[in-house]
Amino acid sequence: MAGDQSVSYEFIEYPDRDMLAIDLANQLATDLEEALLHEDRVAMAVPGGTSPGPVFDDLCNADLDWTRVDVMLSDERWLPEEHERSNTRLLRQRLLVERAAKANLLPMYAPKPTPGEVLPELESMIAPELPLAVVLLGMGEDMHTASIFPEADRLEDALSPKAPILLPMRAPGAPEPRITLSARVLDGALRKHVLIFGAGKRAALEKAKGLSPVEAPINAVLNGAKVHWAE
Ligand SMILES: O=C(O)[C@H](O)[C@@H](O)[C@H](O)[C@H](O)COP(=O)(O)O
Repeated sequence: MAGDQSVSYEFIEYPDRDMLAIDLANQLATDLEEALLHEDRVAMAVPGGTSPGPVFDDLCNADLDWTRVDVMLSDERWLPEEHERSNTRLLRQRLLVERAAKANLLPMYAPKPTPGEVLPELESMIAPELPLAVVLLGMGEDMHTASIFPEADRLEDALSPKAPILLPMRAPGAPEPRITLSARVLDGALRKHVLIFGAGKRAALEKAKGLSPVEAPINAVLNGAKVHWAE
């Protein structure tokens, strides 16, 4: 285990990205199977961005009862689904296919100019799913996770123990408006995984040790997590 007194996590290093993707997909499938033994329906949140595609390519073939799985994003870029930066688009193309096509997608986007007006509706679909059975998160070299960025406009709200389920978010590091699950929802997941690739992100994770969640938002969700890393 690594981390300072308040944040303790397991760091798993893989020989390469392919091995990581296969092994992490297996672990997520096992997590879901285990959760399905105890619940009628289980919810999993996953990130967008560039890292998780290969994990989705393996996970989508997992032999489990996907009809009882609700899938949602950890965060979304407020862009139409057709946009190449849409995380929903990534999910539909890489995760919600093959066997996983039977899973239910809980939307994190609606075609409105800003997230504010549809937030209550999106939240009302997520609320009955909490706590999340499984969460997979990404991280940026600036130590953001989901769309909880250092210097984001709603950073303190997103990190608050009383945070709402979802927050609209704008940040210098994010080219478009975002919507994100709050840290308390992500951190409250029963099984937590973080996926990071490359020396820069490994160094960023090291740098996060001892920093506050305001400086390093990843620290708000790391406790008890498994961090999966490959060069
Ligand atoms: O929509 C997003 O951008 C995310 O969900 C975000 O939190 C992502 O996980 C990290 O920025 C890492 O992104 P990469 O995997 O592209 O490096």
